[in-house]
Amino acid sequence: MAHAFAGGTSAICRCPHDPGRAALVSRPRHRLCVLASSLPTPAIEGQGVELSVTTRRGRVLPVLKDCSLRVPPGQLWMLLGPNGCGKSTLLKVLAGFLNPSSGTVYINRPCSYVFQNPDHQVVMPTVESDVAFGLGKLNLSLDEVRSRVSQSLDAVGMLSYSQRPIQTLSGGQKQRVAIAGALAEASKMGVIKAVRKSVGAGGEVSALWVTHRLEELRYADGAIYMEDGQTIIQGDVSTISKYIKKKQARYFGHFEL
Ligand SMILES: Nc1ncnc2c1ncn2[C@@H]1O[C@H](COP(=O)(O)OP(=O)(O)OP(=O)(O)O)[C@@H](O)[C@H]1O
Repeated sequence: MAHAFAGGTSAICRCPHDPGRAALVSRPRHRLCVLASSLPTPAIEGQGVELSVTTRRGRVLPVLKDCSLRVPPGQLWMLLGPNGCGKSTLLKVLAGFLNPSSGTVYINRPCSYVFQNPDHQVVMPTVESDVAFGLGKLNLSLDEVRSRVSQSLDAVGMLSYSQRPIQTLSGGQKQRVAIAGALAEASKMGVIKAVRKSVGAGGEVSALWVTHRLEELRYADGAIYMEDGQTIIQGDVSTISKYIKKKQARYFGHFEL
C-alpha cells in the first residue's frame, strides 16, 4: 500500500518539570515504518521551513528563516539552541499547529491502518482507569494518582477523553492512551526517560524533544542545534555536544578577555 509508510500518531508532550518545553512524538502505526528505517523515509522531516509573524504594529518578523531537519523512525532526537532562537515555533510547525510561510514538512500521521493492535496495550474500561492501572504498584496517594493521570493525559492531548470507554476510541487515540500510561508511571524518573523507553520499544515511536539541558543529550540518538531561526547543525550526540560546548567556551572566553 502506498500509504503504509505514512501511518502514525503524533503528539505534543509538555514536560512537567519545565512546562515551557515540549516534545513532538510520532508513533508510526505500521511495522513497515520500522522495517524501512534504513530507507530514506523519515519519521519527522522539515525542508527549508520559514515562518514570519506580523506584529500588532504591522511589522513582519521572520521567526524561522531556514530550518531543515530529519528524524529517522524509531529514534529520539533533541532540538537545542539559545532562548528565542525558534525551537518551540519549529516544533509547532512540525506538529501542524502553525503553517510555515514556505518550505515543506513531513510527519508520519495516522492513516487507516494499525498494525500493532492497540487493544493489547490498553487494559481497563475507561481512558482514566487505564492510565491509572500501571500506578497501582507504586503505592501512591489517590491525589497523586489523579494528578499523574490528568497530567499525562493532558500531555498527549487526551484529557477531555478521560471518561470515555476505551473501545470507543480510534486506533491512534488508543496509542496515545498507551503513551499516557507510560508517562504517568514514569513521572518520578522523568518524562525524558519515559519517552526514551517508548522510543526504544521496538522502534515504533519517534520523538523530537526540545531542551536546553545538555545532560539530556545522553538519552538522544541525535540532535539538532538552532540559532536565530535557523537550523545550524544536525548530527550524532557527540558531535552536537562538542559543537555546543565549543560555542559555550568561546562565549565565556569572550567575557574573560
Ligand atoms: N506570534 C509571535 N509574535 C511575535 N513574535 C513571536 C511570535 N511567535 C514567536 N515569536 C518570537 O520568535 C522567537 C522564537 O520564539 P520561540 O518560542 O520559538 O523560541 P524558543 O527557541 O522556543 O525559545 P525558548 O528557548 O526561550 O523557549 C522569539 O523571539 C519570540 O518572541
